[in-house]
Amino acid sequence: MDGSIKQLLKGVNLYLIGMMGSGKTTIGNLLAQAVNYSFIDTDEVIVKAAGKPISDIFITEGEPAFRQLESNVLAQVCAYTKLTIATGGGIVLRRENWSYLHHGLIIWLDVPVEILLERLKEDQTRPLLQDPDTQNKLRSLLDERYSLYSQADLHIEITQQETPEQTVTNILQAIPGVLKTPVEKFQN
Ligand SMILES: Nc1ncnc2c1ncn2[C@@H]1O[C@H](COP(=O)(O)OP(=O)(O)OP(=O)(O)O)[C@@H](O)[C@H]1O
Ligand SMILES: O=C(O)C1=C[C@@H](O)[C@@H](O)[C@H](O)C1
Ligand SMILES: [Mg+2]
Repeated sequence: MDGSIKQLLKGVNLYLIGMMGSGKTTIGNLLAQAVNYSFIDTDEVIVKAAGKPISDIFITEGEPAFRQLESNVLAQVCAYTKLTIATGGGIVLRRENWSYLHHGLIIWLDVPVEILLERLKEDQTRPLLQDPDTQNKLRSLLDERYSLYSQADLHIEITQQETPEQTVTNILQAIPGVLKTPVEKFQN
């Protein structure tokens, strides 16, 4: 890894936000390796703690209960440093979550609905996609959330089919340009 990025980061956590299928888990894993951070996925932490898949949590306990678990996990992880954190697609919905996210650098993976659809067409694990009109559902979720995702520190637009490795390279190149902001947040 480029030592200068490591010095710039100073252990600041990297939070990946974005729609279902935008690649938070996939990219987060690779990005963590690239900057020598540990990787955490809030969805995976919840699944392990609950002992059941997210779709079951939605059915048995409901979405509000899932959102509360998600906030609890985020509150716990933001106490640590040197983490790359893949969040759930809906993490941006609760105002309290932003106070946790802003402890670190927030990176939005902005992927067009057409690519999301292609990636998620066979997926049965995401409860909010169990809708006959997946395209419409994804579009309305993105419309609802667009202004929230836009509050990220770093906007990574994925305009074509690119490999996860290419996206990680783009993120690493863009980080120095925005890093001043979160470090200043710590110093204030
Ligand atoms: N260039 C790419 N970058 C990231 N993921 C990709 C890419 N191409 C294909 N994929 C695939 O897209 C799928 C969705 O990615 P992933 O599970 O990482 O998304 P996510 O943002 O974590 O979704 P969720 O919010 O539902 O957890 C995976 O099967 C992944 O392999
Ligand atoms: O976009 C969403 O609201 C979700 C995305 C997934 O990461 C999971 O957190 C869950 O399926 C909800
Ligand atoms: Mg994920």
